[in-house]
Amino acid sequence: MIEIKNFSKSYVKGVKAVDDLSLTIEDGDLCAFVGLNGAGKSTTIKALMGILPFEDGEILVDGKNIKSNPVEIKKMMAYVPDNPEVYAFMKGIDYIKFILSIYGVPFNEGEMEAFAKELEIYNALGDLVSSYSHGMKQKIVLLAAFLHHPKILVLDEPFVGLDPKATHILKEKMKEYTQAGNTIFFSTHVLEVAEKLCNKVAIIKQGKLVASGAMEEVIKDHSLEDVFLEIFDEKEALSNE
Ligand SMILES: Nc1ncnc2c1ncn2[C@@H]1O[C@H](COP(=O)(O)OP(=O)(O)OP(=O)(O)O)[C@@H](O)[C@H]1O
Repeated sequence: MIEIKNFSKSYVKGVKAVDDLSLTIEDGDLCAFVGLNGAGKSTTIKALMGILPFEDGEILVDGKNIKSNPVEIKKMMAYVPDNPEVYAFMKGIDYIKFILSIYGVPFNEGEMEAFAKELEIYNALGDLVSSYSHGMKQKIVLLAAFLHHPKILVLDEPFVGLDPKATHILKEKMKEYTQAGNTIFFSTHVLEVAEKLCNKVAIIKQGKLVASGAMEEVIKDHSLEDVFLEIFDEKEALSNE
């Protein structure tokens, strides 16, 4: 379980990028984190992952504090950033093996091959990452993240740059992964996907959480897009697309 309690972060003194945000994500949840550009999604995600220092609030994973138990918590989690930075000098396959070795997880050739083939990256695994497109780097990072079987997977805009087939495969994988009891928290601007895929949603506006909970309770008989546009005021939201 992830518990974010009264989390605030300022990059510039006196300006809160995230302001008093509290959010609980239960085991098995598939939770979308949505909001306009600059709302504070990546800031919250990076603090949760223990890679962004913060002063106010607490972030607990399975009851353990990210500030006092960063390594223990990081062992349980995988993070796919919005800009997949992969070591350019490595071959794709070596990057996957390297990540698995960091987590102490044995390399399972069969599992890797099946998922890599589904994502249509298998034939490029012997190539250097420096030759990969953005989408190919994204696929490699996603592959490595799923293959070490983290209890919690945190993805920052995972669908950006993926082709339609990979998007479909990733959605199915995310569903399957959370149905097995794992947790996924991800930011996205693709509201239709979030609505169809997720049991939970959290909406952030200018650093403040303005709605969160079970998808059907948040949207009731509307679409997530309708709720989003109402929260952000149609004009403000459309000018941000
Ligand atoms: N390293 C930084 N230094 C200063 N300000 C920052 C830094 N990173 C983010 N910010 C500011 O914090 C606010 C929240 O940014 P954040 O990246 O968390 O938003 P986001 O919701 O992830 O946006 P997007 O949807 O565009 O990725 C923005 O005003 C942004 O300019």
